[in-house]
Amino acid sequence: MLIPIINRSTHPLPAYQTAHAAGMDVRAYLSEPVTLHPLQRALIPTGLFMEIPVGYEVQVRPRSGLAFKHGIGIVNSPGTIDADYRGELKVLLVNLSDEEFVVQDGERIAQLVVARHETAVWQEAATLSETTRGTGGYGSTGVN
Ligand SMILES: O=c1ccn([C@H]2C[C@H](O)[C@@H](COP(=O)(O)OP(=O)(O)OP(=O)(O)O)O2)c(=O)[nH]1
Repeated sequence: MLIPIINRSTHPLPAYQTAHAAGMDVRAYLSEPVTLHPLQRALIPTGLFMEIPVGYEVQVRPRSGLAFKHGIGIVNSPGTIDADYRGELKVLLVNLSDEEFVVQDGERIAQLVVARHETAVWQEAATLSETTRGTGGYGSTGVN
């Protein structure tokens, strides 16, 4: 599918790194590096503006390498980019490690997954159908 995008950064567009990857790596667009101290968060700009087709969303997900090596996550993971959003795509990084981490301009900070979604309408009801699970949850079937 084609998605119109404006790239105001100096970096390449988000890109799949392998033939069948689900996520496109997206890069930070920074005038200077951003230091994240332990448990600190920062909204990192990308310089990207997109026009997602109606019926689709873009999910902003963490990169496992950054998470594993440096404890870098995304606060609102997965971030949701709506089809009617015309602002800059930003990534809300958080440093979950006990060491500072410096985000560099051009660094691949997250991955974008384009996904279909339904637009649902609630149908108010007095009762719901019965199931084996019923109201059980939160480990009701055991945790092992
Ligand atoms: O990680 C994110 C999440 C959101 N957005 C942008 C695109 C999205 O369409 C818009 C609104 O996001 P969301 O609905 O998650 O924010 P909200 O807190 O509900 O704010 P709003 O009242 O603006 O909807 O912000 C980003 O750039 N990055």
